[in-house]
Amino acid sequence: MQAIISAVQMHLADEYTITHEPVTLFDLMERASAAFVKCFRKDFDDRGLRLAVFCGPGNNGGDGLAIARMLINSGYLNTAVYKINFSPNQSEDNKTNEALLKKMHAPVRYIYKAEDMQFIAADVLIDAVLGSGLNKPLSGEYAQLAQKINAINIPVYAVDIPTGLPADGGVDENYNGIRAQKTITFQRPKFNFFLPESLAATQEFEVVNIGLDEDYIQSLPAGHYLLEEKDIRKILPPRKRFSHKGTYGHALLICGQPQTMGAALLCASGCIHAGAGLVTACIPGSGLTALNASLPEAMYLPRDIGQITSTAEDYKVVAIGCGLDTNDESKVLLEKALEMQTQLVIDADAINLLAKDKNLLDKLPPGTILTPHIKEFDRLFGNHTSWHSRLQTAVGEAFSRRLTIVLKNQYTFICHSDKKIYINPTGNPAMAQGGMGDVLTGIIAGLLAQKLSPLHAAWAGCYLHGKAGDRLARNSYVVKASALAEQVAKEMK
Ligand SMILES: NC(=O)C1=CN([C@@H]2O[C@H](COP(=O)(O)OP(=O)(O)OC[C@H]3O[C@@H](n4cnc5c(N)ncnc54)[C@H](OP(=O)(O)O)[C@@H]3O)[C@@H](O)[C@H]2O)[C@@H](O)CC1
Ligand SMILES: Nc1ncnc2c1ncn2[C@@H]1O[C@H](COP(=O)(O)OP(=O)(O)O)[C@@H](O)[C@H]1O
Repeated sequence: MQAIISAVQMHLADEYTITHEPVTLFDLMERASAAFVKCFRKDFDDRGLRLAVFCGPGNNGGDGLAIARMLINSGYLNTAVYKINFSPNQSEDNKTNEALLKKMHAPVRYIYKAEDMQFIAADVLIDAVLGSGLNKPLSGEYAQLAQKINAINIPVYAVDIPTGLPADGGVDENYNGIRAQKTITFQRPKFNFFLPESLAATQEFEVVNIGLDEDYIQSLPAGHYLLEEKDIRKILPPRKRFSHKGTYGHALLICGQPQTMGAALLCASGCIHAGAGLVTACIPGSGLTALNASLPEAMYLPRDIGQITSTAEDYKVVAIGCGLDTNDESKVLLEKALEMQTQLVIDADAINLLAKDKNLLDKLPPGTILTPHIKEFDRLFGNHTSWHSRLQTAVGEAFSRRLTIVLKNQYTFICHSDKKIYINPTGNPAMAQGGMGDVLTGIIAGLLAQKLSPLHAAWAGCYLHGKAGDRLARNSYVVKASALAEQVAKEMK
């Protein structure tokens, strides 16, 4: 998995690479700029395009000047350079790149005040005003410049980070920086890119490698990690010779109401397709025919509290909550589940029940997995006005209660008792349809039944769920939760 390092740590990685390899900061800037240009050319092949490159005073601006030189050298002859001179500061490599550009007799226009900026005749704008060196919120001339650039109705491509967006620490809800269509970022995505609020700053981002020392980056103490396929390959349990259904564990799913039986069926389907040896659905009797018809592999347990308790030791995992409702009977079921002293996955209405009665929250056994979406999370732990603060709460609660909290979203954040946040990169908007979370709960339960640890089950569950969705979305506008559950077994293979 990739360590998502802070802006400060990225500067350390620059320094480390410069000290341990025969490269200078100028060389790194050349690499970064060449990587940007290569990526940019994939999107804009037409050499006749009019490009406007806005360059600030630091190394981000230095990149911009080098990018302009490289674009001109590769045939983009209608490239205009705008040098932002709001302060007398200029980094050394910025000066070097400015001199190189002037040597080519490329026209450089200087902007001393935002109001100096006249009509820009360009098809694409490249934002290299401020990057990871942002050290305070934008104000004054820079804020005005951002406003003026945002008013031009052309695509903006940002170098490393859009001007005004901090790399980490959350995004201001009144973001006043440059709004990019795309950001081409160096070596690592910045943590803030994973927060929904960053959409105001960049519609999308692409990471390009600039050859910084990877071993050093991975050795840095990071609080955030991005999951990769190789992490999941390592932890999936192999189907061994001479194994049998007992080898792969028994999952009990306490889910569903007559009017939300689909949630229980989808959860059971996720669990079966993720490889649990045995799956028992504890559902209302009115769902039995549907269960037998749609998932003949699953067994049925009546909603009888006495029976659930007597068979508790048989289950490797109990998942509770999908389509359960928050009525009194559901609360009794949750209380029973909490007494069972087995691995628990708590979703949907079971989370809402915890929110209604905080005494139950205090009874969660260590190692429990909670799978809230944003509203369920806020009901349980209080309202949050930003994702940054919500994640801080999630990390704190996961640590103090020894839980794994799977906070679902476009990028799902897995907050674990080790105080780290693991980010799942898979999944897509075609998955935004009811029932998708029920399938995820079933998959995670299925992996726990196969003896994965809670953290590994959360990693693999989220990754495979999103991967299956990505595969199906290639040929389909929308992905049905039931189809995704079936696809999971194929992704695991
Ligand atoms: N490893 C990598 O990833 C590599 C990264 N590289 C590139 O370096 C970039 C980082 O460069 P950087 O450190 O020079 O900072 P940068 O963003 O240019 O800004 C510095 C200037 O901004 C100013 N300033 C800051 N905030 C301000 C504000 N709110 N309002 C007004 N002014 C503000 C600040 O002024 P100060 O406040 O210090 O007086 C200073 O003058 C990075 O994003 C990437 O593009 C590659 O070249 C090499 C490898
Ligand atoms: N735009 C999206 N990108 C990636 N994943 C998504 C997107 N929309 C939904 N999902 C995934 O679908 C699931 C939805 O969960 P949830 O809201 O609990 O659904 P439900 O309650 O209907 O079962 C989560 O795992 C979420 O990550």
